[in-house]
Amino acid sequence: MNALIPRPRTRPAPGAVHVPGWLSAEEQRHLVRACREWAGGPVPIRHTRLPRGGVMSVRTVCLGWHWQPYRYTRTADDVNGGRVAEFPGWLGDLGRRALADEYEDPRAGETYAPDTALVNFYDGQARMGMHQDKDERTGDPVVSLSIGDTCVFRFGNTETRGRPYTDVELASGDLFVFGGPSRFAYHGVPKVLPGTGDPATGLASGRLNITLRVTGLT
Ligand SMILES: O=C(O)CCC(=O)C(=O)O
Ligand SMILES: [Fe+2]
Repeated sequence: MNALIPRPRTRPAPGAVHVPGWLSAEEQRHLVRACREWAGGPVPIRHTRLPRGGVMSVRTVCLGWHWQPYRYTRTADDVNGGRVAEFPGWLGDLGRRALADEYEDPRAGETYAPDTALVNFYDGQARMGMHQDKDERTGDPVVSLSIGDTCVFRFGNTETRGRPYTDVELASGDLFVFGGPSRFAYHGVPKVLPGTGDPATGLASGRLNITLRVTGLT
């Protein structure tokens, strides 16, 4: 249904681009299969615990580097002590292609070398508060891919959690990149819209989000 209504590419802030319908149906199915495998381990997907005792409503599994609030480590000391799965080469290729398409310049992504991915699963109730992605030591862009149920993605400014911000609907297959002056902008997911995803992706319900990042760590 929604596919009948073309959704144009938008730039909610300088350095931030939303490219609707970027992933093909086959790429979405492939990513769902891969996420299902990563969710099983070596470090199983889990609700991240926050330092002050809270628990995030999304479930997360990491590749390459393990993220826990508020640092990256090689082993998942807050889960099972295991080493996270390798960051696969094909996911880096996808990230480079995302930047090339985002900038509409085939060379733009050439030097982009993401070394970590956070895979987030949202059920109908899950959300994510406004935050900055700032535990990376580089200013390289974050590439975000969405599959499954549509969500409201709130993209703000670098100064405060509040306004000005723009609410963007991220649907299955959408690409969102934030870099440059928007790299450290606050963003969050106030709402997932249950029942909006297509089960043909392999995801019967809920939303997957995969963000690719460059940690700058060795
Ligand atoms: O789910 C999303 O679209 C955003 C996820 C996010 O901001 C994060 O993992 O840091
Ligand atoms: Fe984030």
